Amino acid sequence: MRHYVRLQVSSLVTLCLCLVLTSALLTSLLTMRFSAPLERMARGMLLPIKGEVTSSGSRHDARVESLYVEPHFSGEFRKIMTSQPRTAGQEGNRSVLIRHPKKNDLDPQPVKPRKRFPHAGNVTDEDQILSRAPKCILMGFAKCGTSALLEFLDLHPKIISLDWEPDYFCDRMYQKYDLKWYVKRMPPSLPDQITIEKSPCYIVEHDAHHRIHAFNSSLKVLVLVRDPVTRLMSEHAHYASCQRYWGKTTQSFENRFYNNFTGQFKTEMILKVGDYTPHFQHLLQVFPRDQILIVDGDKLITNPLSQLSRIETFLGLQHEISREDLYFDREKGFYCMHLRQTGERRCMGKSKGRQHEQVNDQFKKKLANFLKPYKEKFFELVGDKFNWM
Ligand SMILES: Nc1ncnc2c1ncn2[C@@H]1O[C@H](COP(=O)(O)OS(=O)(=O)O)[C@@H](OP(=O)(O)O)[C@H]1O
Repeated sequence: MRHYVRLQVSSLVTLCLCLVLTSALLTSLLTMRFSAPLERMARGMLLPIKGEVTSSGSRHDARVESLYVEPHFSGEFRKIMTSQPRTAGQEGNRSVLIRHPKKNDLDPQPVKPRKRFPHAGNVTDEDQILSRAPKCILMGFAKCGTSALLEFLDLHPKIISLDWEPDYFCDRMYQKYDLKWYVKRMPPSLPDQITIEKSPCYIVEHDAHHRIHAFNSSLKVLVLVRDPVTRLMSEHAHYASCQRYWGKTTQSFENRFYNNFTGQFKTEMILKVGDYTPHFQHLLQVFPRDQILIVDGDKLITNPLSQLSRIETFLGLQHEISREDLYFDREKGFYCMHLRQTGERRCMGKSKGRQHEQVNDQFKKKLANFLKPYKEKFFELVGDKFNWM
């Protein structure tokens, strides 16, 4: 009897081994089919792909124009597209969906009549008012003053800014919509005006860098940075206000970012956006340095004109935004706009310039010390120092 049981067990083990070996063989055959040529052909190159490849996760099936294989790509070519958002630190071992403009993809598009055109007074030929592809993009960082910057830039007669965040080049949107869809979403403009849009997800989703470059390799890129401590406080104020909106209790700033039990900062939460270096480093691999302008978000608060003037020069525009266009609003505690055309005064909405939680100075200093090596690395990378804590 014992001999019979032993026989049964050993044949079961043999069967399992056979199954494992067969599946390993099949996997390696499939992997060879995809990864070997890809790896051999192109590390860090755009690969033209023939034919239609569809994604099961997206609403509309998309055509894959090319695949970018990260320089450190190794292993199998698992998915052509994924609906998971990818951020810094998740690179490698994957491919990226990239759309290249073809034929009339980027042509100006007719505007829906209900859309407001802010510079209508100067227009002689109505047919010239069209939605045009942006020539400049503000890529982030979130909570550094991106909305205020775009609204201030809109004061320039040659700049037309989009007043919402399309997030187009980020996974969430890019897999669903084509380039024509994107251009159609842009605000009405005239041929000699520069359309600008901002979406803070672009800087932290590195795939967006490649997609934006494929969309327009001569595009001008703005990146807004701010003292990472105040940026984090702003992010926390945003979180707290959302939680309150849903009637949920909120964690304090300290508890959210510091683990009292281990005596350690919650590194990933703080550095995800707050360490600017990996994001900027990746951007530099894609865009030439002279197409990128780093804007100082702290100066944007204290002396907005200093930053607006740098941007005007960067975009090759005349210096049109002046002291008369901006004023410091005591009640708001921030600079607001004085609209020349209507004489109206306008500040940013309630969600911009929120009250921050009172955080004791000692904790702020501790956080600043924790961030110090990351800040220094960033200063070294950009060859500039900012007046941060
Ligand atoms: N002029 C002016 N008016 C109001 N707010 C101003 C201005 N300039 C810069 N800021 C700062 O912008 C912070 C919000 O940043 P963002 O617009 O980038 O936030 S978001 O990522 O789009 O949610 C916002 O953060 P909070 O103070 O935490 O609300 C402001 O500090």
